[in-house]
Amino acid sequence: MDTFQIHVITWNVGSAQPPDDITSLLGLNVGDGNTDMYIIGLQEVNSMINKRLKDALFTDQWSEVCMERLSPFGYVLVTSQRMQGVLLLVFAKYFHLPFLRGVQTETTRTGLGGYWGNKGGVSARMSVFGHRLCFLNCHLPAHMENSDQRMEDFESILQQQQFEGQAATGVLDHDVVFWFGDLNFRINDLDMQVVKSAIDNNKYSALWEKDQLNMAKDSETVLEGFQEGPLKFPPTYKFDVGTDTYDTSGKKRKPAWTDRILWRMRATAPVGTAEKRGSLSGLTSGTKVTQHYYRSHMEFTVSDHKPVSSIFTLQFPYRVDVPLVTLMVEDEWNCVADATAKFRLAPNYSRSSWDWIGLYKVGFKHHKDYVGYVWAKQEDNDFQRLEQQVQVYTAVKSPDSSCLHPLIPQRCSSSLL
Ligand SMILES: O=P(O)(O)O[C@@H]1[C@H](O)[C@H](O)[C@@H](OP(=O)(O)O)[C@H](OP(=O)(O)O)[C@H]1O
Repeated sequence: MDTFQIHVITWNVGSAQPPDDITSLLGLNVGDGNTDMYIIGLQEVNSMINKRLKDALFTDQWSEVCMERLSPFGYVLVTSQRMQGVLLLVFAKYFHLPFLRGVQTETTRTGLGGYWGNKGGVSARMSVFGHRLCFLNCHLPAHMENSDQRMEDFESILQQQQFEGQAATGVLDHDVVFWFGDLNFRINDLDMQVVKSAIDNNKYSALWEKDQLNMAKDSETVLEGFQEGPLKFPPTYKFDVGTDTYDTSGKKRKPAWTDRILWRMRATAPVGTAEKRGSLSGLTSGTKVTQHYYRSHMEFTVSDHKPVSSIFTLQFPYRVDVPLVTLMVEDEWNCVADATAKFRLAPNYSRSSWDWIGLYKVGFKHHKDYVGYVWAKQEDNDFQRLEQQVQVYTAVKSPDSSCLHPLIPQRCSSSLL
């Protein structure tokens, strides 16, 4: 079995600007460097109209700060999706890029009866070494009395999010789904003093059975198969901004575990229906999921919510690890004429006129961060050839070849091959 480590973070950032240092949130200070992928789901990213215009032109501050911190460690933004304040960022180690395929994103608005994106869900799906993963970041409706509405909205997000292709059309068709966000579930019945005293005495188990999401698991079929680690951290909502003190405002919100990370594995195939390797119709890929941490981060005080993170290991029973395109770059490039690369295509690779090859600096942040590119055009007489040579240097003006990254072949703007 081969392992793949995923670090999931959810945080309702309450329209705040990012703090100066998010190192501890990303675990970069204590990490073993084994994280393969970061999945960062934010809610209430500032979406005031003037901010949105600026963000559309550049990138938002949260994406920027995550890229700044992660790119020196070799992580590249694979995809991102934003719906008003709901933002999903997917980072992976750059050397995994050739094996992340079929990247697609979806958004679903559920605010104002489905017309407004202040609430809803954004997701990203892809196959990772041949295994289908989906990441769904939701911001569900607020307030104690809206538990049923939260479940309805979750179901409607699942129904509406449909991806293209045969591999996995709905969120729950994926081998592993990670569902996280400000799910906004509250603690029923118990009054404020009881909840606060349980928190002060580290007696969280007394609160678990009154947690609305835990309660819903018994009755809601849509939650079947979803798993969650024990809530051994204090409720992450609602704090006075700038403090670790639960809400002292006039609203007097009862503390709650609004911010959650769950996962679901697709039902395993019945005995005797062993899946063919790489088959699209197989019932499961046999991937195993182990959760290592499920924790909050009390040190962050910019929002009225605390961030929550979890680290998972996925054990893949096999890896589809043959690249569709192999690039061969010989020697150093000392002049423009040297700047060529050969590429070889897998026999099953079907070419597109949108294929291009980019040149990146070491430490690049995302696929648009190239310093030059060429179209990987297919000439008529190339039809039978599996190996071709391209001049890749044409768009680069003042190269510093010591910091140029191996090339990454691209298709359109969304798949890295
Ligand atoms: O996305 P929107 O529409 O801004 O939704 C608001 C958001 O969920 C806030 O977290 C919530 O404040 P609390 O966390 O304090 O409950 C507020 O409730 P409010 O209307 O009671 O202020 C909601 O209206």
